[in-house]
Amino acid sequence: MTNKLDVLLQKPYVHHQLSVAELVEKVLQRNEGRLTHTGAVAVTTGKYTGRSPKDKYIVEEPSTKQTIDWGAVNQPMSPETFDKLYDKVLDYLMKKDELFVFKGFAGADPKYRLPIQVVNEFAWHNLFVHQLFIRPNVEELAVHEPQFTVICAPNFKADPKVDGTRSEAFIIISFERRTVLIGGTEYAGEMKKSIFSVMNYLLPEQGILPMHCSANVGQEGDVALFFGLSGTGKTTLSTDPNRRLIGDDEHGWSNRGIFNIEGGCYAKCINLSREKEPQIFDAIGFGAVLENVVLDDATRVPNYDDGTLTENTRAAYPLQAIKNIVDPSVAGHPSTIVFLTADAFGVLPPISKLTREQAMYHFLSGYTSKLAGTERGVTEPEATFSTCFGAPFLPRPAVEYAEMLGQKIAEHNVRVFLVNTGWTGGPYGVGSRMKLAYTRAMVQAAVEGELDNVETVQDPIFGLAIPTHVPGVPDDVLQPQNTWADKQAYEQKAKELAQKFRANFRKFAHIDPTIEKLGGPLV
Ligand SMILES: Nc1ncnc2c1ncn2[C@@H]1O[C@H](COP(=O)(O)OP(=O)(O)OP(=O)(O)O)[C@@H](O)[C@H]1O
Ligand SMILES: O=C([O-])CC(=O)C(=O)O
Ligand SMILES: [Mn+2]
Repeated sequence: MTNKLDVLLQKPYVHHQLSVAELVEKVLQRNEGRLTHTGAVAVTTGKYTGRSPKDKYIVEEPSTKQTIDWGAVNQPMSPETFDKLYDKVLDYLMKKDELFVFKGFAGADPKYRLPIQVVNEFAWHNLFVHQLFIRPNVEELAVHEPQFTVICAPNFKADPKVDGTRSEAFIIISFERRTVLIGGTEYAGEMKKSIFSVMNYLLPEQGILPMHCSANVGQEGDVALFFGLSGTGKTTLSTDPNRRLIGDDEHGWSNRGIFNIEGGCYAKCINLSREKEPQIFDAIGFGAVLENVVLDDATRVPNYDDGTLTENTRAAYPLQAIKNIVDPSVAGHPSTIVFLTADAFGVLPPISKLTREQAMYHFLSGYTSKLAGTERGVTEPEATFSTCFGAPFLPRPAVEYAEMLGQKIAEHNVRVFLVNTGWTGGPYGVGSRMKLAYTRAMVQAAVEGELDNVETVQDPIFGLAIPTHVPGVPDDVLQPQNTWADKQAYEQKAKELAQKFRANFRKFAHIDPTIEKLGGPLV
């Protein structure tokens, strides 16, 4: 198998390690995309404008049989099925007249980084991985030996009848063959998130906790982590003019501190404005990749308000496109952890302080709403429990990650907050999304320790400690029941959500019961 890949990679039509400028030229020559007025590359991805979790598989091999949490997220595929499809994809790529290979790393801490290579059919995909993964310097490249290979052939469509897939699209990880095989979908997020899944499997073996979170650091060296499922604000809130950005989506936490897994950011850009998110807006310059953003034909100015192709429009840019970053993206142990949830019920407080048990409870629960677009088929907010705020990317049982987090929170005495970036004043359709300016003010107060010793009131349903006052936020906004016109409707919705929490938590019946008793809803 390796042989066939070696043969492929030695073909004269394979471009190795092209620069950003060369890749931009290739994208334009090959008519894969268009230049925007700032020199970003704008592409469309056809039918697949978000991840396709139902088409994701892990190969069931002797070493993974007992360690993977098999089920709807981690669907098994037999090694025979994988090998056949792998052969077909390689034969397909042998017939192309151009391919693009990027070598780099996942993991900014040199001690724990994974050397990877990505083989792309599309130049723009290769530009994407160049911007998103960690780029090697000349010396690192000279001795680079890939330990994992991603092969991405979007124009290869699987035939479910013969290939053992569910559809034409597939994202398959084989840990023994050290390969990720992607086909049928053009959405670039699959490449970054499949390597994240790989890291979520490999890092715990080295005692490192992988996390679906963003991270930044303040002037005093104080590190904050922001966990949250797609669209809850990891990228938006970690990009802060007063704090240096470490990373926007994926990190590891070792006994040396935290490190970014990636070398770039992948920001949602629906309704992006310079006024509300200036650093992200300005990061979309030469060589950035815009997915499914509509451009003005003549001026080539992106219209970020246009969601006609998808709500999940995306911008990919290297960390270095943000002015205040930590480079390389490693930092010490966090002092603050924020769990971001986009509550479409509009009943969770906009900010609350969590006890140890509440932190464990909410981490395992991972309550949020799936926002439109990031996953196929989701068109309006949908309540979901995504354990560890990252269920789609976790190959191992959730409890393994949660226990590691619990130990680290205790060891480093981390303060933990739950922040609702979703609805207020009523549920989705009635209320409105929390004002970004308020969320920013609350997050600022939290990470700066200003909420450590403030007066709080207990949320009547969820038992969470809600600060009565946060600088820059009207007091009324802080108490959810005060934002609803109909108090009875509020109570009914809140109880409905509490009931969902309890039903969801049944699957954790085997863990320490005090977590639910002391950390769960009161009623
Ligand atoms: N109160 C709020 N807090 C945070 N984000 C908000 C708020 N109100 C609206 N938004 C919008 O929600 C979106 C948050 O998206 P963001 O890219 O930060 O999510 P993410 O957690 O990084 O998701 P992903 O994991 O998919 O990258 C942005 O478009 C942001 O402008
Ligand atoms: O993976 C994606 O498509 C975007 C993302 O960051 C997430 O969903 O968490
Ligand atoms: Mn993000």
